[in-house]
Amino acid sequence: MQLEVIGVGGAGCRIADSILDADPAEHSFVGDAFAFDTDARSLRALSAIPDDHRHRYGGTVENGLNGNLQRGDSVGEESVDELERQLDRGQPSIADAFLIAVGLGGATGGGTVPHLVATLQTMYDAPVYVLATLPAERELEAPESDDGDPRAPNASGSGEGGVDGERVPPAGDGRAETHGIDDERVETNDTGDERVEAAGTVGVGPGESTRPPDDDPTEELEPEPTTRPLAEENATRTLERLEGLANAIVCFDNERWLKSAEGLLEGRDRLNRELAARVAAFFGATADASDGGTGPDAETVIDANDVGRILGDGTDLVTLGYGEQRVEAESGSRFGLGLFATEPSVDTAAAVSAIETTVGKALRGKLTLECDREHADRGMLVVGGPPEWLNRRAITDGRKTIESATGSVEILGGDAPRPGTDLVYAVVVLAGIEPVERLEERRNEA
Ligand SMILES: Nc1nc2c(ncn2[C@@H]2O[C@H](COP(=O)(O)OP(=O)(O)OP(=O)(O)O)[C@@H](O)[C@H]2O)c(=O)[nH]1
Repeated sequence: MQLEVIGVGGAGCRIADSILDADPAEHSFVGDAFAFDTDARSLRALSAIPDDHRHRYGGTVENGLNGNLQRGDSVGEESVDELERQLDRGQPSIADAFLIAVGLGGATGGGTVPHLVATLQTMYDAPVYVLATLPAERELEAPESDDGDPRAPNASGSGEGGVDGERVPPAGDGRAETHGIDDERVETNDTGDERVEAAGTVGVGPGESTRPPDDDPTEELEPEPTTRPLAEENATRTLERLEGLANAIVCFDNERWLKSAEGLLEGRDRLNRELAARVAAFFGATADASDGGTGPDAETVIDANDVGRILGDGTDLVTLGYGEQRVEAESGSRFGLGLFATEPSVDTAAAVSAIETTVGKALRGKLTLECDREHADRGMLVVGGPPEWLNRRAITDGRKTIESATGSVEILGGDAPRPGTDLVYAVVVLAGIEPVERLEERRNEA
């Protein structure tokens, strides 16, 4: 299965970037990855998405829309055709599905994504899934700093005054620190202020630039806001607008994944890696040998139809669980069937136990969005790892465990043999999980 991954807005672009980074070379599931944002600095800070797949839009908007969803909606509506045309730089017509990443609390992503989803649904047959982060409570209001100023740069607890969320170590020794992105230099002086120097055009095609036309490279850059008072309200409204448009919405709850004293700016790279690892474990299992991947075929292959069946097309909410366990890989499997290959000889009890443990972690551990397991209408279990550890009976039992935890009979199971690795992992996908307490509270308040 091949996905067109599209990030919109700051969070969406960073998450799309992390997904491309996590895309396994031998079982690649990302057809193309794109980043669309009104904020040129955010786009320049990405690392994996190629320059010509990054696109700044929104005319004269600089540094994002700062949570103004109404404005985001207008900009999104005006720009959606321009964004859709950008996709022609890739191969959207052969994609099995679209995955659009967005931070629901923002205005750029929240305003644009409903328009983009609606457009893709009319232009392509493939399902359009949204991967959405829910805002953290700590974003809504900054705790007062020592001097009583709630707007102090460290109010998010990040300990960093980085511009645009880029982490910039304080340069206390008087030397300017630089961290470059392509032809851009970001300099940090003693006080931690940043300037972008001589940034060139990030390659978005002739005559186009991720830099706003009137952007003065010597101008002081405003720090990214550490609070977003409208984030929850925006999230509720954007979820409502996606209803009936997106085939399904895979959710990630920032509040639950940040550590207790951690600010979003500080923790978001880690969160993005965690989310990307789960997405890659799930969709990577669909990129089997027959799909261009390499290595042994899965015994039970998961394909785009299975994913479509489980995620559905009724804008159901979806959550992902993940568990892993390190095991001793066979030298034969690590190096393929070479001169020194040996017959796999994994103890059955050890293999069964590894699968039971990882399935238990994936089902009972921290989900991307916490929910009552019994509420799930449908689900999927993928168990991956070194082929000799993938005990068929244990995988079937794992699927039955999920059936009894959810009460659903629509649980699919699949395996993903990964020679050369020493991790047995399980991904549990639960779909149709509403009512979700976290969202019901906000809806009632709204
Ligand atoms: N997991 C995760 N969440 C993020 C990240 N950045 C921002 N968020 C969340 O996403 C929400 C929206 O932030 P952005 O994506 O930066 O906003 P935007 O869509 O660019 O919109 P504007 O900044 O208002 O123009 C925030 O309220 C956070 O909850 C990130 O890198 N990872």
